[in-house]
Parts: sequence; C-alpha cells; structure tokens
Amino acid sequence: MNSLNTQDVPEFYDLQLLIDSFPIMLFMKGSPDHPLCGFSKTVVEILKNYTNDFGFFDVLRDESVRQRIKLFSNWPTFPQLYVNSVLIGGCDIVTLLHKQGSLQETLFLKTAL
Ligand SMILES: N[C@@H](CCC(=O)N[C@@H](CS)C(=O)NCC(=O)O)C(=O)O
Repeated sequence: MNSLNTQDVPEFYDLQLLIDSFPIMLFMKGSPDHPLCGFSKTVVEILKNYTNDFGFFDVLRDESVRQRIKLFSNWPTFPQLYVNSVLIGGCDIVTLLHKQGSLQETLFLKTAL
C-alpha cells in the first residue's frame, strides 16, 4: 500500500491545470532534450516520430508533483503520457501503441476533438 496520501505533500501546482496545459502532455524525468531515465527517453523518441508539439513536466524538479500525480492518476511510475487530459499510459503502453500502429490515432484523433 502506498504510504503517501494527498494531504502529506503541499500543493504548489494544480495537477489538473498541468495535465490540461498541452493537448499532448508528458510527465517525465528530465527534459525531451536531456531525458534522465531510459523509459522517458524511449517515449520521447517515439513521440518525436509523430510530433514535436508536446508539453512536458520534469518530475525530478518537483517532488510534490512527482508524488501527487501518482495518486491523482493512480499510476505509480513515469513517464505518464496524457492526450487531451486523458492518461494514455507509460513507456510499455506507448511502445505497444507505436508498434501496433495506433499511436497516431491516439495522439491525433483525440486532439482533433
Ligand atoms: N513499466 C513502466 C516503467 C517505468 C518505470 O518503472 N518508472 C520508474 C523508474 S523511472 C518510476 O517512475 N518510478 C517511480 C518514481 O521514480 O517516482 C512504464 O511502462 O512506463
């Protein structure tokens, strides 16, 4: 069981605002130009096959966001990819969608809503 709960950490950032801040939003470790984890690096490399137009938030720069968003989205790891504020998943799911050929649709049909 996760020992953290949302009252334990200060809410400097409104998570929903962060998630909503770009149609394609990646919560990752490091930045797209300098990923600091292999999983984040993989997702950035895959995304760049489709678009460079995505937002990101480096969870290593804000421990509060890092911990709270895991609870908020019920997803315990990073990266976390959101499209139109909906959590798509992490590295495994993005890699699978890419290999299946459905990531384009996931990224662009949803953003065209
Ligand atoms: N299976 C995961 C792998 C990602 C993962 O294991 N991330 C770890 C190490 S970078 C993580 O975020 N741990 C929680 C944390 O560091 O706060 C995926 O598909 O994204």
